[in-house]
Amino acid sequence: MSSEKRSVTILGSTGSVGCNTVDLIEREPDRFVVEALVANRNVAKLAEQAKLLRPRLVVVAQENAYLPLKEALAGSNIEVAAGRAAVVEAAARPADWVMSAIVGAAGLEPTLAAIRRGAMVGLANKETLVCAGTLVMGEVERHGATLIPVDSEHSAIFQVLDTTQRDRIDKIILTASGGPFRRFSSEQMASVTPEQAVAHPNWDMGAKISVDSASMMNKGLELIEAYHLFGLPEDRIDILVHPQSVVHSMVSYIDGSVLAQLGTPDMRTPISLALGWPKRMATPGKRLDLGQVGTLTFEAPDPERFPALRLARDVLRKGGAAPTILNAANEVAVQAFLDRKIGFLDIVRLVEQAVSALGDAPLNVLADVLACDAQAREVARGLVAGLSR
Ligand SMILES: NC(=O)C1=CN([C@@H]2O[C@H](COP(=O)(O)OP(=O)(O)OC[C@H]3O[C@@H](n4cnc5c(N)ncnc54)[C@H](OP(=O)(O)O)[C@@H]3O)[C@@H](O)[C@H]2O)C=CC1
Ligand SMILES: CC(=O)[C@@H](O)[C@H](O)COP(=O)(O)O
Ligand SMILES: [Mn+2]
Repeated sequence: MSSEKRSVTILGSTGSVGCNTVDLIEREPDRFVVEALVANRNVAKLAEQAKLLRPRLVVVAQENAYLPLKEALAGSNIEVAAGRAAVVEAAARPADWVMSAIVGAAGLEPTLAAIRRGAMVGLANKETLVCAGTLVMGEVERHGATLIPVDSEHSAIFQVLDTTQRDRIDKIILTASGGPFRRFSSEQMASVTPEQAVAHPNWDMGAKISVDSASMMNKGLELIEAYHLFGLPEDRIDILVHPQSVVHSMVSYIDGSVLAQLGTPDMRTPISLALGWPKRMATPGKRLDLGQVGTLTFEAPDPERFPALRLARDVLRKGGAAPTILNAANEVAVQAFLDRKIGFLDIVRLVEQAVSALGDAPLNVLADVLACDAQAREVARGLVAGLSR
């Protein structure tokens, strides 16, 4: 880059993380230049962002969104493209920094494309590490890419984990809000609606991650994400329910010190840490006032009511294909729940059945991961069909 501005590409710019990233970039026009904006099909939002940020390229994954997008940007010199290959090509174009904020395993290939050209990547898309963590971390190493966690818990750990004293770390403690059903019995959870499940008590997020938070599968995915990012074994990553979402996670050291990162629940803080890396950026929004918060509480999670926690630990111990299957089956099950085809408790049941049905064979290359992901989706769709009959 000859310019002093940081060039950025946003994968998933129209989503919750994407819009927060756009918000931060818009506030510092002298600091950033936008290379590409990528979405699935939300033409209206993407065109609005493009008019604001003037990227070189905008991409929609859905081919039938191409013409409406082209029309919405008629008269501008912004390049427009569509299709899955165009999404991956956008990530491969030279940009100093890439936000990986596509939801689900659909984010894997574009994120890998950015990593393989040695980019600095802000990683919100946890599914990338759940479905292909070993492969992805190997590529980060091989290509000298920089991976900066954006998931709030992992950003917290990134900020308080002293890499010069790795052998002095006792454990990582991931905090969990407990979601909207923290106090629900299993009987009550059996009849909850998608509207109740997406109503997260503290965070305003996309539908998929909101349902994951409600089932606590989100914390299971985050356990696997933390394992790959920080290299600690599963039994040294604890999960602690903290309903206020103020302490974003902690690292405990062998001398008894516990270091935590705190803040109001606003994704612009972890996004800004990655966007400005290695320098912190000023962010808008409410500052944390502990006097006003008053009480911070913590409690042990309940694996009986939230079996996703046990299941995620099981698949992490199994390794190989197991986490890939868990992730793919969960994506199918969450969508089926949102479409009212299955009940809330069926989500984790169905994921467990898919994991048992498919085993844990090793996955060595991307093609193995993609084949396993496709097979798990097929199995999960069959299970959904069985339940919705
Ligand atoms: N929301 C949050 O606060 C947090 C999110 N995360 C993680 O970040 C990721 C994004 O979450 P969130 O922003 O909530 O999700 P949203 O559902 O709000 O947004 C998803 C984004 O991905 C795009 N997209 C979906 N499928 C494709 C595809 N096949 N190709 C290209 N783009 C696609 C969507 O485009 P379109 O709008 O056109 O459909 C949208 O821009 C997830 O992995 C989530 O787990 C992690 C921590 C916090
Ligand atoms: C903002 C963020 O990082 C989410 O992953 C959030 O942590 C979800 O909250 P839960 O703790 O309820 O899963
Ligand atoms: Mn999180």
